[in-house]
Amino acid sequence: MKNFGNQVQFKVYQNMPSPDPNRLPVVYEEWEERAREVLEEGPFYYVAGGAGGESTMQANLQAFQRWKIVPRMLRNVEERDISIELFGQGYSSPLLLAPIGVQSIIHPEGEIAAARACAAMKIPYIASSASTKPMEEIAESMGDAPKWFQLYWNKDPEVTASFLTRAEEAGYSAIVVTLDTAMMAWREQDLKNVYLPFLIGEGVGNYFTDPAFCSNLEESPEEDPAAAIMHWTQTFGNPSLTWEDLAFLRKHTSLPILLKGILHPDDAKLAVEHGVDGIIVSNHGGRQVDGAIGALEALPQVCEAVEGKIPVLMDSGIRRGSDVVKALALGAKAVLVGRPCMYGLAVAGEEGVREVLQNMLADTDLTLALAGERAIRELNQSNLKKDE
Ligand SMILES: Cc1cc2nc3c(=O)[nH]c(=O)nc-3n(C[C@H](O)[C@H](O)[C@H](O)COP(=O)(O)O)c2cc1C
Ligand SMILES: O=C(O)C(=O)c1ccccc1
Repeated sequence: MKNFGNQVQFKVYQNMPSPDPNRLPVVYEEWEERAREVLEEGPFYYVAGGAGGESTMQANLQAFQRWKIVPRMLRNVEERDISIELFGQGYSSPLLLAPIGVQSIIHPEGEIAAARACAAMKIPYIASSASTKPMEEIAESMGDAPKWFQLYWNKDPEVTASFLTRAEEAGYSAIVVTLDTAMMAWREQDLKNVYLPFLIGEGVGNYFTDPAFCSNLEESPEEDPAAAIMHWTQTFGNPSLTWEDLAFLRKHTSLPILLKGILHPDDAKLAVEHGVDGIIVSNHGGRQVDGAIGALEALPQVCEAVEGKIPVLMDSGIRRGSDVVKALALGAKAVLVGRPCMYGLAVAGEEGVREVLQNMLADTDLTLALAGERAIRELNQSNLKKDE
């Protein structure tokens, strides 16, 4: 994708002086506003909201404001390279779609629309354990485009093992283990709206099709959905896990394992010691610990602790190309995009997600070039300055 940004700009301005009146938004805030218009209050705030008073959600954005890019000049940036390599595999850009469950509450096609958009953009789609559609159906809709699977570590080890096996068989090429959501946080908006999608049967597609999960039910989920949902809520997360338990996952998959939700440098060290293959610095988009450190704030120390032994990725607060450039300059190998894509999905389904990703990539490419770098792997802290 050489000089991707220029190509996207060119396409937009080609329509001068009569732009399409139905064109999609460009501005992040406008995508969010349009999503608010098309969604009911419950689903909209489920996506847009965070834990508690949303101070961590704000901290995620503020952390990006505190770092400034210091552009370099006269460095021949005519040809750029925004590709990366992870676990021996090349990817055409440093973006991935963050794992997001219950996409059926955002758009009727849910995960399939988002997955197809990613496939078209060659951006890895990370399928959530809490998807409404089963992982096999998502994988099938993507052909051989890159796809990872996100694991919610079930209380029932048989279900966890089954998910790992299914993911590998369905063609997913890495496992993202989310550690920060052993239980759902105190989310004020959802409590106010009395809205939790899985209690109305959204986001359980992987579970209701799973033989291990279903073997614990007296009747099938079709016959008694209420009992199946109850069983889901009782087994969804496992707060008793410790670092020693990671060996269980290793035993059940040969795929690279990444831990998502790491913020403390000591945990990053433990991750390396326990032989995982990658880390995702994340506070779950501010949806779990209100008052937690902004994800970007945590990134430099985590990278330092890891000493380059395994790749560090990050998410939580990526909104624009400059955010991508800052995260990469602070040591992330790639970034995951969450809510922006979900607003794209709400507003325009597959096309909306594609548009959001395409614009973010274009912005990333142009920001990289104008910062004076030809390749994202060359970005480092010397491209940035932190506010005093
Ligand atoms: C509606 C919604 C559902 C989510 N579901 C999951 C999930 O199933 N698994 C997971 O690991 N993270 C989940 N996340 C967290 C995202 O993967 C990601 O960490 C977060 O959205 C990044 O922050 P951002 O939205 O500010 O970009 C969810 C986030 C949202 C907004
Ligand atoms: O809402 C979330 O952040 C999330 O991770 C989740 C967990 C379970 C089901 C659906 C989404």
